[in-house]
Amino acid sequence: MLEEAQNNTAEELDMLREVASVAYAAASDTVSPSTLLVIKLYLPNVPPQTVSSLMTFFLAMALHPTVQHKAQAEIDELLLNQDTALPTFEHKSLLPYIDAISREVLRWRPVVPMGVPHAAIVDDIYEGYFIPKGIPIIPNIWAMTRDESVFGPNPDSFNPERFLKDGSLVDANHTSLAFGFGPRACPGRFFAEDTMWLTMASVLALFDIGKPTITNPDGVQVPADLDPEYTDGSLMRVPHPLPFNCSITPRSAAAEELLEKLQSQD
Ligand code: HEM
Repeated sequence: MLEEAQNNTAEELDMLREVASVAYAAASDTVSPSTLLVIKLYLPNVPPQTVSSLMTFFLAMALHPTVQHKAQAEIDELLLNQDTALPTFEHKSLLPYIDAISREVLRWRPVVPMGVPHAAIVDDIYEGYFIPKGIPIIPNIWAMTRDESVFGPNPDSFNPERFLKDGSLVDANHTSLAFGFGPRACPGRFFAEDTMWLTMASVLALFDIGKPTITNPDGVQVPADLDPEYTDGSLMRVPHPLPFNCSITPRSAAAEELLEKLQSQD
């Protein structure tokens, strides 16, 4: 890319710099420190650039062990007859439940809940409302992701099954509302979705994620409550869950061995 850039004019280079800085800002605002730590330590093959959605993923897994175990069972069954220890993109179509989790993470806690304002380019009438040319339009992505006629009942609960029918994804070409709309929809969505998928599949193959434990008055270790608040997600803001504790432990001796091997390659 650098070699190609050397052939560009100064004007083109300025434009490339602007594109790179906008993409960096759009992507880095969503980086989650805890996820980065796990990725840096254990998953050197995943790009160290990921999204705040991955923090929500860790939270959802800690809160929903049944979902987590179902995803791990799908991965284990697949890897049983493969000569690779971790899922790869080649396995994507064979692991629909991971896709369903990724879709549900983006729906349950959309990263930009009030989207990015657009403007009407012509006068329009929508459901009896006159929308004058040039008026700002704010897409309420939060409300859209709570539409029971589209996503089924209990939209506030985390349930990847809403994207599945008989074990298969209901819509193979699904595009999450979380990425916005029209010609200015997020250009990083394919990168973000792939990063999320690979990170989720790798993390679930290697780790158990759970609630933190506390010692109760009888001296017994019990799971603590886990209900972190999110930061402000009003207009154009990217909400994150506030820092929360969860346990992230290797799933088996084999997983631990693989992690050590991966770390020594770093
Ligand atoms: C889960 C991850 C992400 C989500 C949910 C997300 C969501 C969004 C949304 C809602 C918009 C506004 C779209 C609209 O105007 O309707 C947007 C714009 C944008 N995103 Fe993302 N994004 C994510 C990750 C990324 C990544 C990883 C990159 C770059 C590598 C990126 C680059 C951009 C850029 C450059 C824009 C501005 C596009 C334009 O105005 O033409 N995004 N994103």
